[in-house]
Amino acid sequence: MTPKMMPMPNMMARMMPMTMVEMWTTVGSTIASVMFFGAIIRQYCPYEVRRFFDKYTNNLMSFFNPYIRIAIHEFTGSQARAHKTSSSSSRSMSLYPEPERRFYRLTFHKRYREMITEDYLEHVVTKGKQVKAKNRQRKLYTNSSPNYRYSSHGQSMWSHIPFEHPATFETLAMEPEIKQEIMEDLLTFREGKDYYASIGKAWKRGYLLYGPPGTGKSTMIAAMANLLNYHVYDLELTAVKDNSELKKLLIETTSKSIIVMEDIDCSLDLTGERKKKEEKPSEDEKEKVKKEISRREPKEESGSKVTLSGLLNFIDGLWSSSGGERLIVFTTNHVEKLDPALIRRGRMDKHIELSYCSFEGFKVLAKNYLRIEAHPMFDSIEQLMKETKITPADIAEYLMPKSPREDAEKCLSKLIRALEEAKEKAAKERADEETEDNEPAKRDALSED
Ligand SMILES: Nc1ncnc2c1ncn2[C@@H]1O[C@H](COP(=O)(O)OP(=O)(O)OP(=O)(O)O)[C@@H](O)[C@H]1O
Repeated sequence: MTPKMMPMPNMMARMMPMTMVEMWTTVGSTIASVMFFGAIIRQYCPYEVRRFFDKYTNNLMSFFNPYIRIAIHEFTGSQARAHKTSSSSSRSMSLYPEPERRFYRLTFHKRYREMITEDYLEHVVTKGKQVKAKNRQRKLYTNSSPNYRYSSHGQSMWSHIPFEHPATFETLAMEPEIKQEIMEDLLTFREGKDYYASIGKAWKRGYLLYGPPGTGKSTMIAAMANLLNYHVYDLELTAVKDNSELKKLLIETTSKSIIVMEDIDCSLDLTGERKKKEEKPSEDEKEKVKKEISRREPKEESGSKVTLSGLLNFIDGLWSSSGGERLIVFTTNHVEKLDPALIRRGRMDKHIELSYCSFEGFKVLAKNYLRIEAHPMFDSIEQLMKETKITPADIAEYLMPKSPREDAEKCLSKLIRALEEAKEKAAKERADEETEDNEPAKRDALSED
């Protein structure tokens, strides 16, 4: 190397570090200024300006940072294993205090940007919705509390309590195939949003549950609500003043709910008009019928009763077009009493008969109440159940131990005794009926003699 050439590298060596230092100093002071102004802006500027500023400072920071941070607001659950923080602490001095917002912060490398923003976030949102739906506190609404009407000014006409009925389809005593069919029907309905939209039908489905008392109609409604994760609206029709009040109540119901009208045959006289028409009465009778109908179903203007036509209108239209999924369930002990118009398909899409207990149903109850799946006494019970009728409610009563001393054997013995008694009683009743039927023939024979 010549001495002449020596200054050149020295100069370079002196100049380069100076340039780098200057550059980093400039960058550092720029960031510091940005952060300083950021702090001022956060304290004294309106929310919109702060949002605008935050967006650009974040972009500037991310330019120097190989990692990306995202905040998932209002996210509940722990799937993301992300850092949880609260936004309130840094803003406590703000002139425009915001409500506390909780969020999860997720940090990842830039090269995963696409994977995170497209697949992962979508997965988190879907999962989040599922978790939210599952954890949702379901409610049992009722309109039968004595003062519900007084709260109708601007407030809900329904009062509610948490819905915590433990019944499930697993604990429901019923033929397994029918149970499976009902569960599939319900789940298909729940997933059917697009299908209902494509066929132009409101997303609702009607169920009619009928059968003798104690066969599990109310229990099945609870199992439905638990399966679907829906709220329950127990609509007591006898407490509804008139059609317009019925309309208000139905319009207030929310999506993902089951609207229940129990004992529909007792709630209202819904049979009158149609039956009388079918009998083709004389003019006099027609006049009587008219009076009777107007007594039972006053015109809407008089505002004192829900009518059959009012009920049908609301089931078909108005409220159901408000979107969202709703099941409507009627229960009755006397299906034959109901007006065919009320329960025709399209209104009540699925008719389910809940009847006396089968042996399969008994096995479910034995598992529920006694935690047993087999027992030597089961054979006798199966035989007796073929010969007599018993409701699941009655079986449940015999199987429930009444003291710590009552074991499975004692409970099953009680049930066997009850079945034998029921069988004897039925045989005696049949014999009495036969005697009654033969009575006129005997009298005739005697009088001929
Ligand atoms: N199918 C069933 N599976 C399991 N438990 C049942 C069943 N049927 C009845 N029970 C038991 O009997 C009790 C009464 O049943 P539930 O109220 O569901 O009958 P229901 O048919 O609605 O009666 P009602 O017609 O009188 O309203 C329930 O609390 C439950 O313990």
